Amino acid sequence: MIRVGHGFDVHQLVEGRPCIIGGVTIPYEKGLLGHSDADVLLHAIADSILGALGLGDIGRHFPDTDAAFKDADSLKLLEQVWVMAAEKGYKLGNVDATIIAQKPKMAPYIPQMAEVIAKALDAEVEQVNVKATTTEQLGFTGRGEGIAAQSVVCLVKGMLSS
Ligand SMILES: Nc1ccn([C@@H]2O[C@H](COP(=O)(O)O)[C@@H](O)[C@H]2O)c(=O)n1
Ligand SMILES: C[C@@]1(CO)OP(=O)(O)OP(=O)(O)OC[C@H]1O
Repeated sequence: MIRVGHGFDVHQLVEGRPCIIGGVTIPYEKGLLGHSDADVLLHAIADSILGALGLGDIGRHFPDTDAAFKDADSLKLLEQVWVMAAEKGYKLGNVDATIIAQKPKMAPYIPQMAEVIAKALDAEVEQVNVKATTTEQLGFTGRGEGIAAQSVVCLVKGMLSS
């Protein structure tokens, strides 16, 4: 069995917040605003997994009205989402994700993000692809008002996962 899921998330960039993306703290003058640590990439990946499982989205499982998730570590949320996949017998086929940000430059941090994500999804780093693009200074990402991320995931069950 193969299941495919898609995730998309956006968070606003503001002063006075750490910039945590893909579980990596990136040195930058601004950070992402949210109820949790606002890790836009991990949220998109979590949503893609929930989508593949037919289990809705992270807002349904970890509501932003629940104080338990205030400043939550999104890596812990992703790990909880992965438990849901593993309990249904799925393994990761692959995940392909894109960070949409004018700044900061993501490239130096992408290998570390891939390691963090692979560990959380009980997978090899070769199964995780993270990339980044600007929007050529167009739109809210191009103006540096926020960062978006998209993810597509393939989950496999009952067959070779590689
Ligand atoms: N925040 C970003 C955005 C892009 N990159 C890398 O730069 C390459 C060129 O970006 P374009 O938007 O001009 O296509 C892109 O392929 C990424 O490798 C980045 O590291 N951080
Ligand atoms: C992660 C949660 C929960 O803390 O909050 P935020 O950090 O605001 O993130 P978002 O992607 O807007 O929605 C999911 C929320 O339920």
